[in-house]
Amino acid sequence: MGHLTPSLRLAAALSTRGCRVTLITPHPNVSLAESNHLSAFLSSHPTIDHHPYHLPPSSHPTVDDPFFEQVHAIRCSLHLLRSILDRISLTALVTDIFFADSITGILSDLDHTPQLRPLHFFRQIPSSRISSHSTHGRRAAAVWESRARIPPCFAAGKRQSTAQVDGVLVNTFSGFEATALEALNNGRVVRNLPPILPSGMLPPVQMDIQGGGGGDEVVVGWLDAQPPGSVVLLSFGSRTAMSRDRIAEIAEALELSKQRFVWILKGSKVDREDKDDPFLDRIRAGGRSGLVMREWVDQAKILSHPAIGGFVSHCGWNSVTEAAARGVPVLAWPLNGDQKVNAEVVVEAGVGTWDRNWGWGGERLVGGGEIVRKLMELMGDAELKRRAASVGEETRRAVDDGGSFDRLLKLIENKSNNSDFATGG
Ligand SMILES: O=c1ccn([C@@H]2O[C@H](COP(=O)(O)OP(=O)(O)O[C@H]3O[C@H](CO)[C@@H](O)[C@H](O)[C@H]3O)[C@@H](O)[C@H]2O)c(=O)[nH]1
Repeated sequence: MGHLTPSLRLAAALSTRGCRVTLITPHPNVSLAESNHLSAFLSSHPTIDHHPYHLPPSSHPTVDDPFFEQVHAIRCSLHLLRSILDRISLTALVTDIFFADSITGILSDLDHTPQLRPLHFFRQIPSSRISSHSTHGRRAAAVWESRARIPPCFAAGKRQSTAQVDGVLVNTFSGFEATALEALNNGRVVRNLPPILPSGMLPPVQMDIQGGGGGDEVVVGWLDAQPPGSVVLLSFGSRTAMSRDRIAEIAEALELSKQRFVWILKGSKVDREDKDDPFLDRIRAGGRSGLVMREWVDQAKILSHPAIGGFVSHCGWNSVTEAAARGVPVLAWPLNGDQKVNAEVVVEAGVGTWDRNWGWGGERLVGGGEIVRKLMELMGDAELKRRAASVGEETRRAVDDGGSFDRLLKLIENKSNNSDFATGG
């Protein structure tokens, strides 16, 4: 979902502005949440063509083995892309970052791809990440550009990707990552990078999800009864499984602090075990100051409720952009992958805090007492609230007409009018 969500947001934004969009995704039988989202999305965007590919039965992904899923997804979608290219004349191709090298390789093998030379790789991660791969364990430097290095898709030996890429599309906007974008585009990070193009933070797509189980209504109904800015939302992404120990410490903190909360709790391991968790039992019995949601609920919608005053987040990039767009202050608790860099962006952009002593990837069990202290800081910091609110306003302006997204469309349009670009098309 972390990658599907922004792809749907981008498809919707392009389609609304008059582009004809073809979407290639795994067949929506991959997971219930993905299936529900894709169905709802496609029925509310009938002009978008959808080409789903089936994963071989043996490769059906599991929460515990996402890498397996990735390899198969790349193979299947490349195969499909080849067949689609035989039938459709494309102006621009936007791919997920994981597909970048493979797709460029395939295109260079095909005769009829000159029209596709300018590729747009869609990155779900912040532009700051583009310069972050150099850190290699080095402590993060104060300035983004001093940590310069290229991401895998631009790495030595794979230069053909760079040569054929027309730009790197990033789900961000210049007001949020001004220093990183400026440094990347001025060649101070890596020379000869293709242009880094901010899309503006892509807004959520309104969808009527069938079979959602009514969780949204439960949460919104409960939030309606809470004072403005009084509730903290805790969510660690669409599939992050947490250890029982960590869940217990967070639960203790929520009980000790008496903080109002909504906790979106995902994960395969705990799902099977939480039946006898005393904290979750007490919450279910009612009378407590919060909700624990195990099912899929619309996080972006919850974040936009006026009762939400803070967000404890693993800092998946979608969560970061959703919080930023709604002006909700973030307590960053990165767990893996790009999330540490995202947490730094949160702090630098002034929309949140991050206690680096909390460690990384579960290396340290953070105690309930420490969590209480940070929760209180998050909910009580007036200056942080003010800064987050002002970033929220700026973020909303960036998707309005004349903002980053329109500048991006103009660029694509100019490219498609260019004769080199149109060759063979
Ligand atoms: O019950 C839920 C759970 C999640 N979400 C949404 O699901 C998305 C989750 O995306 P994200 O916050 O980015 O977290 P992950 O699912 O963990 O995303 C993966 O993909 C991201 C984009 O590449 C990376 O930044 C993360 O590190 C990686 O774990 C967001 O839009 C949430 O609003 C819901 O709406 N309801």
